[in-house]
Amino acid sequence: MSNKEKRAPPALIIIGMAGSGKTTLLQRLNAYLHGKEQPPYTLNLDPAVSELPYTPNIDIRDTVDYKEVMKQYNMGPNGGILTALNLFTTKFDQVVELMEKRADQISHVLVDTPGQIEIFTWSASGAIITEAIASSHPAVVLYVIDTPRCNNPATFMSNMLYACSILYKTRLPFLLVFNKTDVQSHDFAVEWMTDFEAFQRDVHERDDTYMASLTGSMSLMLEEFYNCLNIVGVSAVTGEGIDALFAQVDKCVEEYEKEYRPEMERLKKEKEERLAEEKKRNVERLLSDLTLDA
Ligand SMILES: Nc1nc2c(ncn2[C@@H]2O[C@H](COP(=O)(O)OP(=O)(O)OP(=O)(O)O)[C@@H](O)[C@H]2O)c(=O)[nH]1
Repeated sequence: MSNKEKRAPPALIIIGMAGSGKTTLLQRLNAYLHGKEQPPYTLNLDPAVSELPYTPNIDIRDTVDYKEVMKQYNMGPNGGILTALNLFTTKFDQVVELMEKRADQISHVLVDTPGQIEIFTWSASGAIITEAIASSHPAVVLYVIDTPRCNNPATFMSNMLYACSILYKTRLPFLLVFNKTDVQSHDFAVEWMTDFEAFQRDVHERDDTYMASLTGSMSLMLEEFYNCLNIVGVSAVTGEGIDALFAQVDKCVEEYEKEYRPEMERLKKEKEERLAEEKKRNVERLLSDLTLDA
């Protein structure tokens, strides 16, 4: 087996608002890879999902019962989901070990996440999960968008702001997946992201309030963010665009190897050096205390 073949398989972390189609997309990717005889390893991190169209290799529901968490901590459903994920995260190193054990038998790792995307913008568990996966696998965030629900400029903008904060928080290669293109093509979104004036025109055509001018100015700020993105349109239901999605994933993996991995290794080395330096200082202090005592 060559070195390249021995490398850990790419991990696709599927994030998106509730109802954007994450689970349906994961099932589509799973079926596509099985069809090519390249089975993936699947993880379900959504404790509240009632039925899954696939059988995950690791399922958070086998470890934590979010309804029990709600009862014990006296929480509503949102708090219950976040706390269940926090509890599961404390064992995430074991999850990564299991993924690593199967690395040579699988083509990809597919990770389904809850629709509470604030997990990935501010919660500690989101950062721990993405960092743990990215330190052992070339990781890519697939940010899923419900295309038909985004054809309003204000909704589009708020979705992009979420995506932007997840990109800056995780720093991982990022693929915007415009889903449900069987209902509406994502061409309008590509135009809005590449032609600032077209976006301004559409904002003011539909709405002329304070919200419209706020949305307009925010889109200027997002220009740099749009430049860091890879984009693809798919339909998780019909399977349209899945080949293009995997082509984009390959590009993102290259990005990971070129940018993320060296940066991760640099930070790791810096941390090790800092710890070694601290250890050396402590030993010196101890020796000088011993000399004084003597
Ligand atoms: N037309 C169409 N419907 C889709 C597509 N993908 C998902 N859906 C539908 O969108 C709804 C939500 O899909 P899910 O896959 O459950 O979405 P999710 O993001 O996992 O939802 P949460 O678990 O609540 O976060 C379901 O009714 C799906 O059938 C698509 O490509 N086209």
